[in-house]
Amino acid sequence: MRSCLELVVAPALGTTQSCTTTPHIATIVFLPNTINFTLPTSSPSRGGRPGPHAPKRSTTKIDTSKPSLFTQQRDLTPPQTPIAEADHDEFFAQVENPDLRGHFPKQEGPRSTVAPSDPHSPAWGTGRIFTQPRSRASSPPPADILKHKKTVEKAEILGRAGIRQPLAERSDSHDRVFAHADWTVVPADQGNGGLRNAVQAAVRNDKLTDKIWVGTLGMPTDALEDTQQKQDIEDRLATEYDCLTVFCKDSDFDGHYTHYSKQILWPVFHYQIPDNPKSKAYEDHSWVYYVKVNQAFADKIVKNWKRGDVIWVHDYHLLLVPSMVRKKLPDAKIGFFLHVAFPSSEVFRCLAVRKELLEGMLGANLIGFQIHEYARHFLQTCSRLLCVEATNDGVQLEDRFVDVIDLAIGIDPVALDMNRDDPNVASWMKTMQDRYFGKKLIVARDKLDHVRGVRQKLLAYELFLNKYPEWRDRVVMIQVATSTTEQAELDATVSDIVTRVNSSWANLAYQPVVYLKQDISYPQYLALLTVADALMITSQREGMNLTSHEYLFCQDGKFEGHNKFGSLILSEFTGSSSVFGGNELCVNPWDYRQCADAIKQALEMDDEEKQKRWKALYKAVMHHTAEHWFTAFLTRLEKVYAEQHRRDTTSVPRLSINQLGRQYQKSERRLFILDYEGTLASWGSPNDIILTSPQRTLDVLNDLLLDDRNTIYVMSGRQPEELDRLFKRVPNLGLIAENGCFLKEFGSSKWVEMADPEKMRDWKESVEGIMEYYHERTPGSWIEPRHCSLIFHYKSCEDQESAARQAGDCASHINDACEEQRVRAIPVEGAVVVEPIDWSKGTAAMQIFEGLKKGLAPSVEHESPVDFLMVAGDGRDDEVIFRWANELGVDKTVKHVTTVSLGSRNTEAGYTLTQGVTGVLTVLQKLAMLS
Ligand SMILES: O=P(O)(O)OC[C@H]1O[C@H](O[C@H]2O[C@H](CO)[C@@H](O)[C@H](O)[C@H]2O)[C@H](O)[C@@H](O)[C@@H]1O
Repeated sequence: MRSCLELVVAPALGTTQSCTTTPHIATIVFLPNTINFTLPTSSPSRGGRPGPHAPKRSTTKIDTSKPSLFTQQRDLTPPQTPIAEADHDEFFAQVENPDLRGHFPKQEGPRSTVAPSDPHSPAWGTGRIFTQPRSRASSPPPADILKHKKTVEKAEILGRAGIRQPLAERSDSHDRVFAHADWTVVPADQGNGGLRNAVQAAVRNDKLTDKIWVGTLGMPTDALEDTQQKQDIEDRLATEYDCLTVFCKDSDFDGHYTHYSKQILWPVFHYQIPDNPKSKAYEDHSWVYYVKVNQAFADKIVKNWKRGDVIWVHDYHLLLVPSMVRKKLPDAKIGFFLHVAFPSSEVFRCLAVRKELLEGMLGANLIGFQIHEYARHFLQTCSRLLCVEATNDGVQLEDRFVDVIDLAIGIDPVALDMNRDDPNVASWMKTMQDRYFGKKLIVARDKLDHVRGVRQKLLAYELFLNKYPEWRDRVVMIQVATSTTEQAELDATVSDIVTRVNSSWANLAYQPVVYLKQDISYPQYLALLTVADALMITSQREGMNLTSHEYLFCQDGKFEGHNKFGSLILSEFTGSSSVFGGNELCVNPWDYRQCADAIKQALEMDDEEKQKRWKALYKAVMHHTAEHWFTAFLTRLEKVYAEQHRRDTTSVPRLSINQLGRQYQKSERRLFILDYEGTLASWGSPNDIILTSPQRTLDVLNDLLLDDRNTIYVMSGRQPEELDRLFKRVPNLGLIAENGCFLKEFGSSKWVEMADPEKMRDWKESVEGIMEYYHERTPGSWIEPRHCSLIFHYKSCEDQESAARQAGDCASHINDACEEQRVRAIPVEGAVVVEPIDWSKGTAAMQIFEGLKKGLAPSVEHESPVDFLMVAGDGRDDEVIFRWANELGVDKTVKHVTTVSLGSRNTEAGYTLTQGVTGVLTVLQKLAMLS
């Protein structure tokens, strides 16, 4: 496969330390490699055209310190943005190594990984580092329709109207130059560094031997269309770099990435909602490209997939890929990991295509999020917007279960440590130490967009200097801010604040803020993290923030005489903050006072406390490593895939009546636990107050009970009095009512209420209030109170769509508000059932089993109270009891265990019965005849 989004195929991981040979396909928007072209010094339109294998002529290597030769050819492309800009300090100029070795995407070498985990990609198509073709993309409407007039005007004044648009037409001569230029494969400057480091760590430790990436080249490729060049690049990447390239038209990719991903999804996933009414047109239009590019990825995967491959799709650019692949490959093993945050359902629901996005993700077998909060938001959003049942472990769809986990990514300490040995790191440390001698350093490297909170950080720093004058002249903030082309207004605001702070407090020998509006080299980055006294991250939202992990690692005191145990000031809205458990100085970036005080605390903290905090933080960093994340996700994927497959009804065998009969005859103490509606009797209308039980059911139960070796329980969601009425003609029958909240033991006439009635009253009061609110807004709905549950029915509403939406909101509202009261709202067909978490058919079954044990004579106390157990059911609420019974069979507590499902959904039951209620009654009848 070739790239437009990345996919990696790698060998499957076993649960042990060793790896297996199952190939893994990792799919991500940008491949870890891209192409750097070397252009001839003379224009081919004027001179001869070089063939791809022509002997090398006079060529010019790219020098990042000045516009490339190519960019000097004005008819081909406008000049690049100069590397050094107004506010930049020449001290940090990144030109010390013109062949790019000093820059982040360094060539792979013996030192393995060479990039920070959060690389901060430059805007797509800007070709900032490499010589690459220009894009002619212009299809999506300009992004400035998303912005307010004032913003656009300001951006225009600054010469950068909204999103970067192509500044000049790409010409045919432009295309020809690239089609014939020499090229090399280089490590890409775009993409997810954390993921790449994780893969490298797994490869290094023999946890991954057979992988392939699927992704794009991260550069416009229209210029290569129909050329041998394109084919050669594709072949080289596949054979030498484990990369399958997805090629898309430039306008498709621009629409997908620059527009839909970056302008719609990125802000919304980080709690920022584009609010201009015109955004709807923009969103609709760019969505088409999002779908198209996702489809191109899915097609690439499907075309290259082989049975046994593991497909792992990454991040918010590719949300639709899992379901697109699933459609073509129903049995594929698919994992999906979201690297960015997942917002609350209140924010996510603002997306016009919210259902499509969720359904896209749900094509996976396992969906991973960085932290518990994002996973919970996702589960709640599915339950609310798709009206499906979401448990703590995942989402129950009609025909499949999708597992959901939280698993924080981390850094690769081993590679990071090796990279610190680069002599450039020590040399930069020395330079900085001399330069800032006697000053405390607060450092940061962030992407300059609204999400990362650089503006808030500088305002807090300004407040700190105002509030604590004793620190003026003694502290310097070094802020590296990368990739600013899309953020003209923010860029201007931040520059204004920097100028204001510097003009207020600078003197001939002191500058309070060093603001670098450009990236720095990797050795400089490592040196910066090592010499710092504090790192300050004030993201308004962020999936993780691996810079803070790298900082903590660099503060280990490896370099004699340099800082160690530096403080970390970290926004509470980063995923990393949940991993660090409060040992950092946790701040709300909106609270400038708190941030200013945190700076003071960081600078004045005594050594003992600094060390104590750092130790705890370091421990977390070393536990949540990139490799741990990688292997844990894939191990889990293997496990849930096997489990889900077992539950798939098509692979669950049909019940064999002959085998069951043999086991029945051989046993002496038999326990039957049988679901009522849908198993022993057809489903009646849930609105029926008066229920009748078919005579055949009663006869079969009575026949079985003639054998006193048989104990029978019938379980139901119905209330105790209803069940009493239904089964009054079956003496001695045991009953489980309200899905496990009430139990009437076999042979007894008394009901036992499992839940505490007082607690019950409390939660019912809260839930009723919420349900009432939705009931008033949903004509035709009604609330059914049961002893231990409340049901919001909407099946008979005229406007089903709106009723389902209200029901989803109602379920999500209850789940949000009543989590602590140990109840949950479960959307089922046409209703939302709210019931206690602590009582289920499973807990009732355990109680029954314990009761039977107690009844054993002392001589056989050590034996199992039953040697034959049959459980039959048809619904989701029966799965828990299937699981319980199966475990008794596996650990041999019960000799013969038979679990039977009548449903067509996936199940944990050991057998299926497709003839419905009639089938069950026939089986039971035959057993009765064997007695
Ligand atoms: O800018 P994009 O091409 O759209 O990519 C988004 C960001 O992806 C990576 O960050 C995300 O993943 C990190 C590792 O899991 C996580 O720490 C971070 O919070 C996520 O946002 C990449 O590291 C960033 O540079 C990209 O901007």
